Amino acid sequence: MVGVEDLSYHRNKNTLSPSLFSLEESLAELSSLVSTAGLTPVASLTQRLNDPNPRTYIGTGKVKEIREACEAHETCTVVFDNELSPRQLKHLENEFGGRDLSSDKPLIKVLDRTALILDIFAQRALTREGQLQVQLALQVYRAPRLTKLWTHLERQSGGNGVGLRGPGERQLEIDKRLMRDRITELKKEIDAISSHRSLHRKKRSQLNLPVVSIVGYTNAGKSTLMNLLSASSIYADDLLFATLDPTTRRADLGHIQAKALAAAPPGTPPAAPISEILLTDTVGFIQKLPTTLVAAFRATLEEVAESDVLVHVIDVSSDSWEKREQSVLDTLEEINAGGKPVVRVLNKIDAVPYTENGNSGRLRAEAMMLGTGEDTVAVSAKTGEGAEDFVECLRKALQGLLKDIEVVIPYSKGEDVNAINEVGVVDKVDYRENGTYIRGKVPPALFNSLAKWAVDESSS
Ligand SMILES: Nc1nc2c(ncn2[C@@H]2O[C@H](COP(=O)(O)OP(=O)(O)OP(=O)(O)O)[C@@H](O)[C@H]2O)c(=O)[nH]1
Repeated sequence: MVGVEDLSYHRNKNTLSPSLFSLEESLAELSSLVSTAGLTPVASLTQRLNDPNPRTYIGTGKVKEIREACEAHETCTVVFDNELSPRQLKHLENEFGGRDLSSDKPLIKVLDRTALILDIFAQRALTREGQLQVQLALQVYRAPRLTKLWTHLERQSGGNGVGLRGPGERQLEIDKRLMRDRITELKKEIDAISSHRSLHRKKRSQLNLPVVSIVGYTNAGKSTLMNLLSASSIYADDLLFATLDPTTRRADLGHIQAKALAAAPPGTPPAAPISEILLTDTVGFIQKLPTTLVAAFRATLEEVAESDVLVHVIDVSSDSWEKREQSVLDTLEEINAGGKPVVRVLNKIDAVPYTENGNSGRLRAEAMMLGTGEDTVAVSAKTGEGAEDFVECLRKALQGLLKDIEVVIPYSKGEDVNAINEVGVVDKVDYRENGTYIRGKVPPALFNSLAKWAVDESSS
């Protein structure tokens, strides 16, 4: 594995923005990505550069060092934590191991971070939508590479003047067209699934239940929290991107409140009941994912953008938790979900190391919460510790969404009265000649459908 800190970031507007993460943090994460992809990391090398070499990205001394490390470890793959141009990839492969004469395949394969993540995505996508999104991301990643590679070959094959166009140029045109067609086709298929999904969401909205999406950095514990809350079993593993496809469950968090009440000292008043919710688990975010690739997951991320409340799961047992949190917030902004109410969940408090003065993870997590708002809770999704605090915090966030209503509902529309009783809060009821008068609060979706029964008696 090779990590390079490109100190020319601030001068070069075409590269990605400088990482929030240190070189070492980013390399540690690359190591997890490498393992997740099914490879075994054997060595890691770093370099801080002022001017990346346009040919090999790294300096010639480092190229030699890596070649020697490959020989020593008998390794066949070198993974860069940075994005490399197609030209750099090719030169590096030639420098490290050369090519097999019969197949022209490199003897040592060079991958960059994006290609590695896409490979993991390809292994993990289970649903048709997930697979299509990965294929689109792959095509988007390959498109500029194809053009650059062919342009290079074209130059080699003798210029591009009239009458001098070689087979390479024609092939490039054909390949570019095929790729464009494939991208259009994939986008169409994704759009079709996406409109199916939005129909599904419309149907779901008739349930009048608040929609809560669990977001967070990859491996933060989103699926584990989802399992705890919905008492269901979703694939959760110590792998990055274990979840690629959004899963939505109807969840009644009353079971957690009931458990807390049973364990509380006798006489403890029961907590205000939380309504049922629709809970969605989503793909994990990760730093340095190019915007074009994030865009390929638009259909999945629409779920996030259209939810009422976000639950942001943060793995506080990681030293880089604050940077990861920031990286997720940046991605949320990018997908237009930045303004949503958020419940911050400081997760894995059971795994937070003891501090020098012997404080437990819980105490340290509490220290982390100092100065944070009411929207933050410390939990262990694995052991269930703090689950009831989380439910209370979420209940408050959902309460904040409720809208005041004052309606008179005709007696023939009893279902609307039932809906208010199920998901809203009733402050006053009166049975009148023309229907049921109710003053109270309801979730936004129900508010809209009750608008036709609205009355205003507040001033009278
Ligand atoms: N110690 C500890 N481990 C946890 C906790 N929550 C989750 N884990 C572990 O962390 C790993 C990742 O958990 P997941 O729930 O798959 O994480 P995720 O955020 O859904 O992961 P992605 O699908 O990669 O985005 C698993 O090995 C879990 O068992 C926790 O509270 N404490």
